[in-house]
Amino acid sequence: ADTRLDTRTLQQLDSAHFLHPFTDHGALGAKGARVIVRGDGIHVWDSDGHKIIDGMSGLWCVNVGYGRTSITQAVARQMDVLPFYNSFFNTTNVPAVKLAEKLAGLAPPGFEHVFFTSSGSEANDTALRMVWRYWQLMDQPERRIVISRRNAYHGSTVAGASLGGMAAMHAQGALPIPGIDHIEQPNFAEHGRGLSEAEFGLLAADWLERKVLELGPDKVAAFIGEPVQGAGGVIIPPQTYWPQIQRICDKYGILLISDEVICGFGRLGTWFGCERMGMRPDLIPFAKGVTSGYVPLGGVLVGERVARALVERGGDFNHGFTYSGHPVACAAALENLRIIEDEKLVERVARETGPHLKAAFARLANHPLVGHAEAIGMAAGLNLVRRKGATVHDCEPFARDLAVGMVCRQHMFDNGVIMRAVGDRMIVAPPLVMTGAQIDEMVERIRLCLDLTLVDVQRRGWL
Ligand SMILES: Cc1ncc(COP(=O)(O)O)c(CNc2cccc(C(=O)O)c2)c1O
Repeated sequence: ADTRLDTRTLQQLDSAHFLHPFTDHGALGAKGARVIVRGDGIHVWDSDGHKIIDGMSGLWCVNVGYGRTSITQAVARQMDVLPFYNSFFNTTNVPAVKLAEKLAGLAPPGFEHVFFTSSGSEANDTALRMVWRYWQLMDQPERRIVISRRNAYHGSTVAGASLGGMAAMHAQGALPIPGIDHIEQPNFAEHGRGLSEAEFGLLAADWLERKVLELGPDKVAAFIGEPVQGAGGVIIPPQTYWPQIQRICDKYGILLISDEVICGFGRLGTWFGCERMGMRPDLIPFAKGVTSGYVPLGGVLVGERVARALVERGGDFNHGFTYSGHPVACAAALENLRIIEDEKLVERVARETGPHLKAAFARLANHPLVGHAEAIGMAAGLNLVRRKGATVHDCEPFARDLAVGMVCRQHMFDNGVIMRAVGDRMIVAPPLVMTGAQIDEMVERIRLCLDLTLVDVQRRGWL
């Protein structure tokens, strides 16, 4: 008998049993979840047969696209031989060793060690534990505070949510935990009025020095940031920002954590985003693109400053997870990284498809609803505005409660393209394998949906 469940049945069972992340479960139950059943290349299909351009690479992660059977085979082979073993008690496994070596080779100079986790949140929790341990080993245990940015996203564990700067997450519980502090985000459109981008980048970075002096330099352990903020809305800082942050970290001896869960593995046209943005981090949390999401895997690349302390004087580092160095996840990562290397996807994003996306998004900026549009590598964002202005600072936004972004997102889904709405900021982070022609097709669908959204807001009298 055909065990395939029809969409309605799936939605009813989903609503009865499956609590989704970041979701109003009751509201979803009323309308039913969209059931995604298949992926191939840059497309996914839903249970009603609609073919959809996955402009978000799943969730910023399916860098090599769907349908890579060589990853399936690598995973199946490993499962048949050793589906699991742990890396506690002085044991290891072959895929974990090979992947650790591979990552050390791909990482920026000075990164020879990897700590494995199963997610980006666990990677950031691990980075925090390492930072605290490092300062203990350096006989400065009072250095405990980690500074981050408002509207940053660093995960959803207690530490990840605290390191993040999402107020809506902090509001649901006693977050952030003590010892985590935040400065404003380097969002030129939001805070740069009257300044050049370069001037604003320096100003935004100096917010860190002001915070350090406020807290006391001998209390500050680390600064954490995404080279480019992803879930915050593809917030690309001015080029002057990160070099100035680096100078401030160097000046006060503060460890720098570059959260590359999104920006790693080619997203910005470099293996790691820090290489493009002018950062020299001490720790690099990663996840997502390391396996293209095929199997959960995360970790932290540990730079020599921290590794030396942990390895030479640390004794037992009392931290880790059952699945740290999971053989099947590591096998998936090894094949995924081989694909990225063999198909030269990082170089392609840098030289060809990244510039193509940037030019295509620049053309979208002439749409009446688009206030400004930015792109870097294979990530891009545009702001839906009520009135366009001469500069990004002169645009008039829609009232937030109109949720125009969600109206637009619905048109996207109904017209076969997935775009993420962060408020009224619409973003894409497509698979790195997307070709120029496919980018053009995606952008044309986006333009159609912008037209449909314009009709909607006109009809509702919101303009
Ligand atoms: C920069 C960064 N750091 C850490 C995490 C946490 O990773 P895990 O989810 O694997 O624990 C992320 C994850 N990024 C993420 C996760 C969920 C939703 C969205 C969104 O854009 O709506 C983005 C991320 O983007």
